Amino acid sequence: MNADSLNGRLLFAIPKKGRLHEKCLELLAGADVQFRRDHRLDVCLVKNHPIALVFLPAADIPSFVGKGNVDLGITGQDVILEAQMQAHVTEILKLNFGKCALQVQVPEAGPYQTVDNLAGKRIVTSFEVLAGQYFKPVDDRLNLTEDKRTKIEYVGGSVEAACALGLADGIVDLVESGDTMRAAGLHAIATLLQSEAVLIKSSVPKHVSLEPLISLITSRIAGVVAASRYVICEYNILREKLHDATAITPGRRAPTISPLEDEGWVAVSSMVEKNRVADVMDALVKIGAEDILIFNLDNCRV
Ligand SMILES: Nc1ncnc2c1ncn2[C@@H]1O[C@H](COP(=O)(O)OP(=O)(O)OP(=O)(O)O)[C@@H](O)[C@H]1O
Ligand SMILES: O=P(O)(O)OC[C@H]1O[C@H](OP(=O)(O)OP(=O)(O)O)[C@H](O)[C@@H]1O
Ligand SMILES: [Mg+2]
Repeated sequence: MNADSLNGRLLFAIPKKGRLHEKCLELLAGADVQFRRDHRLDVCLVKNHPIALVFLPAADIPSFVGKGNVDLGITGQDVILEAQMQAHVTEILKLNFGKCALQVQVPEAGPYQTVDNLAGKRIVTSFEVLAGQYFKPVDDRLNLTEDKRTKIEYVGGSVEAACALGLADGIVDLVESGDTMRAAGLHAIATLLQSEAVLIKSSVPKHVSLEPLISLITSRIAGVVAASRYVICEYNILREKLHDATAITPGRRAPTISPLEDEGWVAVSSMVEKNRVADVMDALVKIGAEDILIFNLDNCRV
């Protein structure tokens, strides 16, 4: 491949490793974006669209997209803010994975258990911009003089080890399950932000001609994301209970109602958010629904 072979192609940045990588490959497969990545090459051509995928560290993607070096990208909202690229990139779609919180953490039995106590001490983080923005107003409010202000030091990974190693009094790091934090003997005392993976494009696109392709890819990815968020719930219910039933499963627009041979009954089919499915089934059982079936969706357009 040479630079010419990228001419006219939409450049689409994908995290090359880490927590978002596998999920992105699943999204691309679901959107039928076909490619073969030879020898872990960081740029590869898509076979069935004029697109080239560029595999980059998640933290570098906001700047590449924001500066227009690539047209489209997937990364975390946290690293967009850390790179201070929020004005330069447009969030097109939330992707419903890579969900985590950026939190201030301290040793469980340590001497500093509030943000005010921690201010002026040593913080280690991979998010030095966001940590700096968070502690500046605290330092200001506490009137800490220049030499007494919070010291923020950058490390690229394994942030949770910093307190045990004596490098820090607290850290600012991402938390999902909390396993890493607990295993390191830490707990959270404040939350800076919540984050999830997003599809982004340049706020000032270089090639207007790429917009239709961006829309097509967005719509395909949105379909895959919606399919992972919803299930189909089907059940039979007495016609006279239909009003109660549609209140429980209103669907996205409206549920599909089909007559049954037994005229007193109808079949209902409706999209339900996956994380509500157990509650919905309980409520349906309560009003006398029968034969309740739940189906996963492979793909959809909504
Ligand atoms: N534990 C997690 N759960 C969910 N999302 C996460 C988690 N850790 C990180 N993320 C998200 O993934 C993005 C990339 O972080 P990640 O640590 O996976 O990448 P990396 O540092 O490039 O890779 P690695 O840590 O494997 O070297 C983060 O900016 C955040 O949005
Ligand atoms: O709350 P949890 O589910 O435990 O997830 C949080 C951990 O995930 C990320 O680390 P990662 O695995 O990317 O390792 P790293 O520290 O080397 O970046 C993050 O930096 C936390 O350490
Ligand atoms: Mg990491």
